[in-house]
Amino acid sequence: MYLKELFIDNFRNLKKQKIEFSNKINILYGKNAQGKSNILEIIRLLSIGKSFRNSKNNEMVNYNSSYFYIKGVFDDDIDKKIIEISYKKDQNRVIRINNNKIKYTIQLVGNILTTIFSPEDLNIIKGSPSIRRRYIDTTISMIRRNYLYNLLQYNKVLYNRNKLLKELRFNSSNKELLNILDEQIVNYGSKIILYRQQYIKNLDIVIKKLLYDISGENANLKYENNINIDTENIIDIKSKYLDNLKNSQKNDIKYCQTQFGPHRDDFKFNINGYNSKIYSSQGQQRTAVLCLKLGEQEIILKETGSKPILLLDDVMSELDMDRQKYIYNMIQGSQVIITHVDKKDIDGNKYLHIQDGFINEE
Ligand SMILES: Nc1ncnc2c1ncn2[C@@H]1O[C@H](COP(=O)(O)OP(=O)(O)OP(=O)(O)O)[C@@H](O)[C@H]1O
Repeated sequence: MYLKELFIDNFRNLKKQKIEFSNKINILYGKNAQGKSNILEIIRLLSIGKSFRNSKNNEMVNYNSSYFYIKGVFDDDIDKKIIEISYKKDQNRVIRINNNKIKYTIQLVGNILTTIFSPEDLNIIKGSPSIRRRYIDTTISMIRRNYLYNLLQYNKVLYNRNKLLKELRFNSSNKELLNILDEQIVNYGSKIILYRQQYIKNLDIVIKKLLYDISGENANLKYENNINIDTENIIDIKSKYLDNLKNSQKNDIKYCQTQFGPHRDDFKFNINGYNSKIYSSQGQQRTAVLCLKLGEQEIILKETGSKPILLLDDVMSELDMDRQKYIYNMIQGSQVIITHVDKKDIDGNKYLHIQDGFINEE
């Protein structure tokens, strides 16, 4: 599905307007602070219901207003989807798909597939494990419908388990409840581990080729679960996971924290055998993120049969000419929206100039 039209009202600095896009390469250009990234933020919001800057709804409402409304019309040869999000300050956000109000954001995820690549994504390599977990969780949620549900349930049970651990520290009478929660947490958590392992394994295959083509280096991606399981057999995962939880109950109560489970997992991106987070240069780390994003595109296409819309937020200027050319070759055939300060040096099918929150087509 590609984005055909966008309607915007009171979203950040953007003026009320309708924007039409090409189903190929769109160059959205303009000086700093004109609203380029805000447009990509809207598209990602319509895709996964969350801001890629982690902003709250209140923060995305125009300073002088009390609401925002955004609508995307998406199309392909067979189908058409209209996604609308309206938000009034201090009220619940309303999401509609083809005019039908949905109850939970989880129902939105997977309808419109997008991949976003922005300068902050360097933190996927450089940052903490929680950033890497969030990154893979978002992508897997788009391609596996029940994944997000499992994740939300897991977090709920984890919260309840940690709360109970605190109580048990002073009163050990409720040990039975801990055993019940352990069974529940293993049920949800095992699926998360399995899906993440499978995703990283598939991504590893794709990324090996990408990195070798770009820089002649060897990539290796490895999912690291703190239960130390290296199997895709869900029964084995569950049994080892449960053993770990049971064995650590005493310690967990002492520290009032659940020590084992996917909320503590991570993945490593190794280049030529060395952890990129620690040993790579800034340029190598940028290339690593580029591989993650292009690899993500390939996996989404393989798993769903559709190419995601690619949102490139001001990343071209940070890459050398060879890497820029490589991206151009890879993105042909996808719908791409590239933000850039200047129009020069970028070949596109449609140019959109933005100034003070308003777009002029050329
Ligand atoms: N809630 C809001 N209401 C009004 N304006 C806002 C709001 N939130 C952010 N802005 C403003 O929107 C403007 C455009 O931001 P945006 O990040 O889209 O810029 P940009 O064109 O991508 O710039 P750059 O090239 O510097 O990254 C900024 O000046 C910012 O202060």
